[in-house]
Amino acid sequence: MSENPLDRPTVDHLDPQVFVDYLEKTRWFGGKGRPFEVTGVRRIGQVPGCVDVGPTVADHLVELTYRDAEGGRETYQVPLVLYTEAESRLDHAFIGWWEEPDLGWVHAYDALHDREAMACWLRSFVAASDSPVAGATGLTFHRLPGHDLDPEGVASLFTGEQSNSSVLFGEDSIMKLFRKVTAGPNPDITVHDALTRAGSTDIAALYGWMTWTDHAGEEYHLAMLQQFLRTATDGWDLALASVRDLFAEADLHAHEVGGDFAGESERLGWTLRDVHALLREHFGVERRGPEAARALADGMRARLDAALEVVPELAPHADALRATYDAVAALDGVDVQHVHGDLHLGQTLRTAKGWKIVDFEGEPAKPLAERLELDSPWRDVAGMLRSFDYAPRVVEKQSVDLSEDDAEAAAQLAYRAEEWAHRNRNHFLTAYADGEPTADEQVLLAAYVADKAVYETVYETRNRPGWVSIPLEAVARIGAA
Ligand SMILES: Nc1ncnc2c1ncn2[C@@H]1O[C@H](COP(=O)(O)OP(=O)(O)O)[C@@H](O)[C@H]1O
Ligand SMILES: O=P(O)(O)O[C@H]1O[C@H](CO)[C@@H](O[C@H]2O[C@H](CO)[C@@H](O)[C@H](O)[C@H]2O)[C@H](O)[C@H]1O
Repeated sequence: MSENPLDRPTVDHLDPQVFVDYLEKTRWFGGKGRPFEVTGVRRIGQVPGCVDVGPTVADHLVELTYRDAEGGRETYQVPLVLYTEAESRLDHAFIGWWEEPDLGWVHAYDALHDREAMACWLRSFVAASDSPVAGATGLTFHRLPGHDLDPEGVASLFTGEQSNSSVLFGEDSIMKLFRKVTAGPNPDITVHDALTRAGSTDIAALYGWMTWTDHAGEEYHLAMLQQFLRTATDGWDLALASVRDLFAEADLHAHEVGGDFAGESERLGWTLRDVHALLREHFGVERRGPEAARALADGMRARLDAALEVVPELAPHADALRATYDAVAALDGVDVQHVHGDLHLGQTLRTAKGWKIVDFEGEPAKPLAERLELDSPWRDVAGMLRSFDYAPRVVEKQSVDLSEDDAEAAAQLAYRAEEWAHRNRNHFLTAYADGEPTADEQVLLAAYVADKAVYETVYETRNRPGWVSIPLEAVARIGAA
């Protein structure tokens, strides 16, 4: 790995502190609530599709150093659009104003919020159709053959909850700009590249990507352009709607309700099975021996120890969780391959042509090296099983808030939530495994489910404390089993 390219601020006329307030405001900044300083800002290039025809759009990497006990540094990508006059339509994305050597005083905004700036990105991808197009200072746009982009697609920023930022171009394509970045391949791009070239219909096809290379020759993958799935509905929203249907029908069981989700869960199982098979075909699969099984269990134990520091309520269940991991340590080996790494219902989209799986970046909080490691496909299955558990519990929570004093009604809702979860977990798992998982697979699956629930207790404590009871109750159920 090269020396960090952002060790010193490199944009002398720009006060690095202008980024601090803005970062705190955004959904995608992962360091919220932690003390940090901006210790480097590098202007990495201008978007070529803008030069001479649009506003100045300059991309920046902003390095943060955390000033808490955990410490560490992270790099975020913040493209700026620079206007010589204030643009009130972009007030919400204002970053600061300063004097630029060539432009004079400028008002700087997060470029993702500006239609004009994003049109330059699209033009850069369109121009890259035959061979990669590089901007003067090193942003390079790449394309995959097979799709003619619509050059007229009007840009609009996707408003969903995200770790990155996505922009739609008309109804044709969607660009995801990665916010937290590291040198090296981004699995979201490399996996989409492999699956698109293999002709997979279980994902949104890759159309292109953008890179930057630092002075030491290290390549950064900074953005990805994909097929826009026009008819898509989020799997998580569909699952919630199905649970609400069940809760609205007091006298019916899950399989009798119009909004029953079991058929969708089954199809999702088949889709994941196909994706894993293609990933094996393309990137291979390795059988690793008993030491790999022990290392896997050690990793789970270490994550539990770290989680106990953040969520002390896990303590009464720690021994039961460790017993689940001990069973993994006793296995004589484990098959590993490329996997999704952070799969849940929010990473699935139901389109008119079936389910699609998105976002192959892995868990955003993990370092790249860890996200690139091969893993067991049962990690992804476990992620989905946890999601089938979450959906009814979220609706249950909302419903119980409405009828706080009615203990009987609350117990009834809890019963029905479990009924929904059980039915959909089973349909998904049976479809994925094409029957029953083997005994060893069940050991792995149980441990990954426990590991994910532990991770979720930390995630919820930090992000949605009101929801932490959902994974905590799951952990308690594991302990009681
Ligand atoms: N190709 C696509 N077409 C339509 N919508 C998409 C597409 N890819 C992602 N989305 C939507 O954007 C949301 C965020 O995408 P995702 O890849 O999960 O971003 P992030 O990495 O920021 O979490 C998804 O939940 C989905 O609703
Ligand atoms: O989508 P991300 O990669 O940002 O994943 C993180 O956030 C998810 C929530 O948005 C979180 O998922 C957890 O909550 C979901 C419901 O909102 C639920 O379906 C998942 O099963 C549960 O894990 C995910 O863990 C986190 O990494």
